[in-house]
Amino acid sequence: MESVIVAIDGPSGTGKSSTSKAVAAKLGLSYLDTGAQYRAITWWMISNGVDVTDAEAVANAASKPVIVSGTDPGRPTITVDGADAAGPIRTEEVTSKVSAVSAVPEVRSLITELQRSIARSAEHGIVVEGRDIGTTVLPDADLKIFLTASPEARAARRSGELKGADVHATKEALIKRDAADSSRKTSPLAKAGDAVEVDTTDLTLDQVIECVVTLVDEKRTAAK
Ligand SMILES: Nc1ncnc2c1ncn2[C@@H]1O[C@H](COP(=O)(O)OP(=O)(O)OP(=O)(O)O)[C@@H](O)[C@H]1O
Ligand SMILES: Nc1ccn([C@H]2C[C@H](O)[C@@H](COP(=O)(O)O)O2)c(=O)n1
Repeated sequence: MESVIVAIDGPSGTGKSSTSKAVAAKLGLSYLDTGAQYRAITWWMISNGVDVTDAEAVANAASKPVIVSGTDPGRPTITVDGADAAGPIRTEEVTSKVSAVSAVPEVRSLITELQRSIARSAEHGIVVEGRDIGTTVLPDADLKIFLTASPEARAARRSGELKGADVHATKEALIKRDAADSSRKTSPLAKAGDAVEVDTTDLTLDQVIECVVTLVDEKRTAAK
């Protein structure tokens, strides 16, 4: 297998970004954070006064922002209309509104096409992480992984990142976002039938990375 496409999906805080970046770097692959793209379009909607609870308004504006993702796993970037969006897309306001924007079918169809074109142009292959990569964006991916972890473990990880954040409130926010992402009509958060599920609750990040690298190696060996 010359080039390899790896899809990594799962709920918030299961370790998708950390794992995907490290696996891509180790294997010389490109890396795409699709959550960052949904965050970027959400940031644009907020910045341009679009009411994110109005699905029709969001749909009408969806094609306006130009979102560009840099796919170097050592230095992933994201710009909106040429402006660096890496910081602004991580605010609490964007996090609380991204599920509403990403549920709008017109948004999903535009972003899905962008993701497929990035994956197609990755010369050596790519690790793409998100919620619907294995089910919808890249159903023919060579390897599909679905990461899980207990809500307690995920909240503890996130609170560690957001120094001083209340673990209980963080857990409730994670559960609420996962429920919204899993229950939307268009390509919800879901495990593909042929995905390998990895429960990361009691694994270190290094163990998860090693596990995914081994699964990629096995696929490559089997394809020879
Ligand atoms: N197996 C692990 N053990 C301990 N901490 C971990 C593990 N995996 C990831 N982390 C930490 O948990 C936090 C969340 O990880 P990460 O951002 O990779 O998750 P994610 O699934 O991409 O989340 P989101 O979907 O919300 O972007 C990070 O601080 C990361 O370092
Ligand atoms: N393939 C994807 C990726 C992300 N989303 C939505 C749902 C998430 O709550 C949000 C932010 O993702 P994160 O940065 O936390 O990974 O984006 C989606 O619908 N589909």
